[in-house]
Amino acid sequence: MNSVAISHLTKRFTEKTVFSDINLTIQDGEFFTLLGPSGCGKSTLLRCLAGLTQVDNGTIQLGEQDITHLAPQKRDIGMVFQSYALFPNLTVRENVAFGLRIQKLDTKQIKQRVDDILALVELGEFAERYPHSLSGGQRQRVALARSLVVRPKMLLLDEPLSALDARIRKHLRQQICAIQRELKLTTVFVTHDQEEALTMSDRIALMNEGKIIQCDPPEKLYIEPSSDFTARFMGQYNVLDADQAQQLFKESYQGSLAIRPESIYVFEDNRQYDERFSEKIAATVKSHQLLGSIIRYQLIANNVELTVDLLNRHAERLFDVGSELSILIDKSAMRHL
Ligand SMILES: Nc1ncnc2c1ncn2[C@@H]1O[C@H](COP(=O)(O)OP(=O)(O)OP(=O)(O)O)[C@@H](O)[C@H]1O
Repeated sequence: MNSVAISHLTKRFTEKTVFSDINLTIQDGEFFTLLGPSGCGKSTLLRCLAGLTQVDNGTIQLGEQDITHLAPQKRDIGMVFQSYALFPNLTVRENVAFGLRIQKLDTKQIKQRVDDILALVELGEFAERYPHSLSGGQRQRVALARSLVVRPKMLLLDEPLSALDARIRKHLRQQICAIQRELKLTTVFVTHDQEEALTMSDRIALMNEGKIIQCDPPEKLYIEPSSDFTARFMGQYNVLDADQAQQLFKESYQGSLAIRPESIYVFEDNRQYDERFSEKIAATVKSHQLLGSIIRYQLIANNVELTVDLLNRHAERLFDVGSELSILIDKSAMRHL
């Protein structure tokens, strides 16, 4: 079983402590994501798992083995970085076969394993090409094939999609997930992109300034943020302090309130709505932004600025700046922080 146990992990660079006392357990076969803003320490944590950075304190266990001080090549780990790091003078086949040659497998076995893995990443027909003649997405799939062909116990992915354009990125995202699930491979993925984390992961550890702020499955992290930081990072949550909440709802509140932009509704009629909704509140459109399938509005309601997402169902139904609207807020979807 290739589960990972990280205990009391600490890393310092001369003066700076990147993180201290990190504790995490990653399940066998889990797609686990380290998510957080630039500089929060996620790549350093991944590099510690890979053995590319030495830890100052704590332990890392992979399955039954303590790998804390093991050399990278002895860890049975595959790694894919943002830059493809392929050998330019070797073909796709030779690049992928590289790790197997080091393991001194016989030629027939190497050919079979390389063919199988190239088929898995849908690159069979590119086997004899050189990296310079491939697109970014194809090169990244070669890098993935190269790390998978040695059958690692754990796969580490450090922002492997960030250098690719949006369309390829989405496709490769699905492909990586499908392969990871098929191989049931314990995977740790680093990204600063919330959407990427939400769509790909079994569980996400949200990090900030070297700390794990919340570690949960995507739905829970999104719907039940446990702090201001999670609410702000995981979507366009409206985070109101107690004064703002009181001003908006005209009732007293304690602590902060997080309201998702899609749980605010705009109404133009006089129907009665059930009691999970707030009273109707008058609001004015401050600005709007077209984001494809949704339109994101900034509204002012009782002097409080709110972000509201509406489905872009009817092209003609765009509320102009200055429009007067009524909004209802789904109180059952609000989070008290
Ligand atoms: N080799 C190093 N020497 C000194 N400081 C380092 C080194 N590597 C990383 N750091 C510092 O450690 C902190 C965390 O860096 P890290 O690369 O882990 O962050 P990150 O969350 O992966 O950010 P990004 O998404 O920008 O890569 C940063 O402040 C960085 O400057």
